[in-house]
Amino acid sequence: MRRNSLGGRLVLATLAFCLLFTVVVAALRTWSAWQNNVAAMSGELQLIAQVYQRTLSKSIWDMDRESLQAHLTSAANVASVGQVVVSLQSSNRAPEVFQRRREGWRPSTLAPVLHVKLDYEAFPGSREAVGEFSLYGDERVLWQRLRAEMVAIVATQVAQSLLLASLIMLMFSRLVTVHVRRIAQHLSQLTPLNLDTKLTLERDRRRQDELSLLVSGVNQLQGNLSDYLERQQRDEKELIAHRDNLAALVRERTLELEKTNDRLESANAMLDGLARTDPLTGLANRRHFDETKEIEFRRAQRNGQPLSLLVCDIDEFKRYNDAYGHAKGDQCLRAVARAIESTCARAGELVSRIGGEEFAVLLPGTDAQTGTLLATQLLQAVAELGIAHRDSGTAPFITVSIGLAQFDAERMQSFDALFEQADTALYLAKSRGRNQVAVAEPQKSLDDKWS
Ligand SMILES: Nc1nc2c(ncn2[C@@H]2O[C@H](COP(=O)(O)OP(=O)(O)OP(=O)(O)O)[C@@H](O)[C@H]2O)c(=O)[nH]1
Repeated sequence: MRRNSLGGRLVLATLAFCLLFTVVVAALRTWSAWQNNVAAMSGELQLIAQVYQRTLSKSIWDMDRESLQAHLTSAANVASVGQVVVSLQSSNRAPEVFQRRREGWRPSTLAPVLHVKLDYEAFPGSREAVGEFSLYGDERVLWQRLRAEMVAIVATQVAQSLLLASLIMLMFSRLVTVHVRRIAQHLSQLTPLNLDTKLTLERDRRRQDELSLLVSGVNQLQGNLSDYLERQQRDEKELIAHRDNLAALVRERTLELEKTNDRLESANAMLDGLARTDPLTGLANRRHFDETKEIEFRRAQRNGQPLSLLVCDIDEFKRYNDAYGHAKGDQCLRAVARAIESTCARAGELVSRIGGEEFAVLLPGTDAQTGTLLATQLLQAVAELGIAHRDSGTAPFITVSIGLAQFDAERMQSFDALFEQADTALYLAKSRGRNQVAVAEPQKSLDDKWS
């Protein structure tokens, strides 16, 4: 028997109850047996008294002491008798007492005592009291009889209890335990894949009790779980389909967004380029020049590298416009721009149109000497364009004047100072007759600083 089995606990509880019941019943039956024994002993004493009453009375009447003694001894030998006493009736002296007692007998309050008057009828109609006959029951006999009965009582009660416990155990095991184990085994083997396997018990299907309720409850639960899982799987499939659709939609939208972004970026780049380009010549415009000049100026300040600036202006351009018209003037501007661009084409060099017929060339990493060389080549390149200018007082073709200044870290704290020097040099080139380069020398005073 397993200690933790329900059947075992039930049997233990039954046994405990039966033990208690046995004790109570045995006590009641013992008390009852005692009462019966006492009554039986009283009956026996009465029977003995009836048997000896007449013979004793006669022995007393006849004064036959031997016979009296013999009868007393005989009565005292009866099993249930502990002591017999005969007291002789006497009117003028104390009554004479004869007694016989069984060995080891002691007076008892539990054993019955019987007192019987002895009288003798010597002749019909003359009944005379001759004494009293007392019979004392033997308590030991009562206990002896009770012991024998108690063994039987306890034995039958214990046997009854054991039988009852065994029966309960057997019934419980056959009716409950075996099915509970089957239910436990069924539940432990359940998985989402075998939820359709119904629970059945090996017993009469018509039986309707708590176990059948439990079985239908388990099967109902399995059915609900199965439905729930089916629903969940269906939902998951739908979810996956939605997710795939969503992913495709997101990819599609992302692609569209990327394309739109690309278009926007190119449009921005184009706009940016347009915003920083002079529409007439395609050169960098004033805005682009202003952005770049600060960057290059700070870089020259930081690195201590040379930075030169050329400011070019077409000579007598007003007269050109007047002579050839504005459209021709535009063409001339474009041609001069190409010439400057092709002369100053090194990486980092920035050619920009900063005014009507005025151009600026930023020459990072170029000192005044190399700048002068470049400016001279530029003069040459414009002259070689050979754009006729019949009204020019400088030459019969288009020429430019160039002012050059080099960045001086000690004296120039802003680009404006460099520009001012280049512009002043340009003014000098113009005043010296145009079509030439003037280089600013910032160390010298304003009067003698131009070469
Ligand atoms: N065709 C054309 N002409 C322009 C443009 N921008 C400015 N101009 C002209 O350029 C001329 C500049 O004249 P001035 O500033 O007097 O200078 P200049 O006549 O070149 O005289 P110097 O500079 O002293 O040699 C003006 O007549 C402007 O109208 C342009 O985009 N296209």
